[in-house]
Amino acid sequence: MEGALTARDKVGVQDFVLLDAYTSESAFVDNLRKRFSENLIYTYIGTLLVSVNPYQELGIYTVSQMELYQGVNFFELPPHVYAIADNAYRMMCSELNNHFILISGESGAGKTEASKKILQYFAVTCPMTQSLQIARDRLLLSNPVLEAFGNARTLRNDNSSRFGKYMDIQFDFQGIPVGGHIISYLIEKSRVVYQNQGERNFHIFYQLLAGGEEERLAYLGLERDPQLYKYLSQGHCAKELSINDKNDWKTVSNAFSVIDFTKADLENLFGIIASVLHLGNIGFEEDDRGCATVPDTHEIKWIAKLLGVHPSILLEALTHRKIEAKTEKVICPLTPELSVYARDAMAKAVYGRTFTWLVNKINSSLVNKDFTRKTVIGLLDIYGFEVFDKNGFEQFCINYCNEKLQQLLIERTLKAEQTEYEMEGIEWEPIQYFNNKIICDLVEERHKGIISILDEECIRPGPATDLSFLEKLEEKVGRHAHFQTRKLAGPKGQKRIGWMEFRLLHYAGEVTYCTK
Ligand SMILES: Nc1ncnc2c1ncn2[C@@H]1O[C@H](COP(=O)(O)OP(=O)(O)OP(=O)(O)O)[C@@H](O)[C@H]1O
Repeated sequence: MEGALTARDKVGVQDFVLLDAYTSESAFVDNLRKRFSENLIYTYIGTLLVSVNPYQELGIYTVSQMELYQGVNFFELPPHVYAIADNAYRMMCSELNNHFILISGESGAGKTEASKKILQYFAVTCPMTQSLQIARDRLLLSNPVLEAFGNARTLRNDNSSRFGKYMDIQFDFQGIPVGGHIISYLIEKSRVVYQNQGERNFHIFYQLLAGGEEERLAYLGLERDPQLYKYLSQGHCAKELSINDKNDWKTVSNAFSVIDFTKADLENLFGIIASVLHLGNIGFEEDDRGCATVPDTHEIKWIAKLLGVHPSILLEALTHRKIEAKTEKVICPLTPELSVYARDAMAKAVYGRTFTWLVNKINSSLVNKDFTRKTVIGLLDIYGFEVFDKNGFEQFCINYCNEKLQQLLIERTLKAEQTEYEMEGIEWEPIQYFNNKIICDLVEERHKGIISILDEECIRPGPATDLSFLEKLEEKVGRHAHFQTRKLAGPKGQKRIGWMEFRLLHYAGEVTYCTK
């Protein structure tokens, strides 16, 4: 095996299992750095692959590279994401059972790219019949569509996934890919109505404006300039040089035609997308009773047309709320402030449901109608750990999800491996590692964790506020080693935490969350 490797591939160790100082973090990072400086971005830890984002084309994803890895024993060739894909595929075929590839890492680490490389590997190397090429193309082309609606520019990544994705690729008994299924998790709806400085809304809005045909835009009542839309311009980077919205629109339009979307589907879909942009531009004023009014109903008319609702019903929904008590219904006017809230809530709900519809629609085009037994390779590509200047509920959920994935890794590798050694009576030096279960418990424990406390605050009678939630946290989890607030931090730590914030010491670093 050694003889087959070129000198370049032998830089450092290509499997961390061979590292002498295996408990030293600096030795680990040194090895990664040494290899990275030679453009070797992959290193194994046994059958786990560590990947460092090169942010440049390295020419390592060619068809000849794919062929090189095809059917070759895992450790015979230098570490590569193709070896992971090939190994899962061969094991699935020989054992006739399901396999899963879990991709995890911080935002921008390269998870989505890795999952696309794996899909491409299967598309090129798996046996294929002509009739099944359609299933393969649909599987591949569902990606640009999902990315257009579910990805956005953040400060960490120009193409950051703002939803989690689990994809099953189904294979028949001959190992031919015959279908697929996608599950999406928690699309970041808040982005539809608000973006931090330097960030954008979901790509599709900008793509539609930049690339959409003149007649389509006219039908939707839209102008080309994204700066004209409040929901697109808050991050002050609607036009971003590194992103070519016009080209991406072409890719997405082409993908739509392959994955079975009819003209009517697309007309409805973009009608809804346009209605969200119009919603964002509705302004409210206060009448002399303090109630919200809409002085300019231009946008209302467009939304009503695009969503197929009556303008007066839409207007009432945005400026009033309905209270239903047993048999009675009372309609109360809203203040302008609450109307803004209602408008944004509607935009988020409309977008969130459209995304769910889109995933379902893609799934129906990927479904394999033949009911013979299939095995699957599952791919989990989920939003990575994130920390921004301002972190809200979304970051809290995303980082909690990453804590859970870290738990899975600990359970499946460190713990399972050492239990096996113990069972088989193998002598080894136990490895100390930080078990982040304590942080998962802090978030999720029933009746005691942060989610339960938030839940209770939301449903209890009486005035619950962001502050009362924070105070409850201080009271109930204030003594936890991984929890801090300004009050609890004492004079030294006070400056770094705001009065409405709490901080969690995650396995991957500290994050300060705003309770607002
Ligand atoms: N293997 C690679 N080779 C070259 N460039 C890469 C590679 N992996 C990632 N990149 C670059 O890094 C960018 C970010 O990667 P990617 O979108 O996969 O990150 P991510 O981990 O999925 O992030 P998020 O959690 O924000 O979705 C890509 O758009 C691409 O430019």
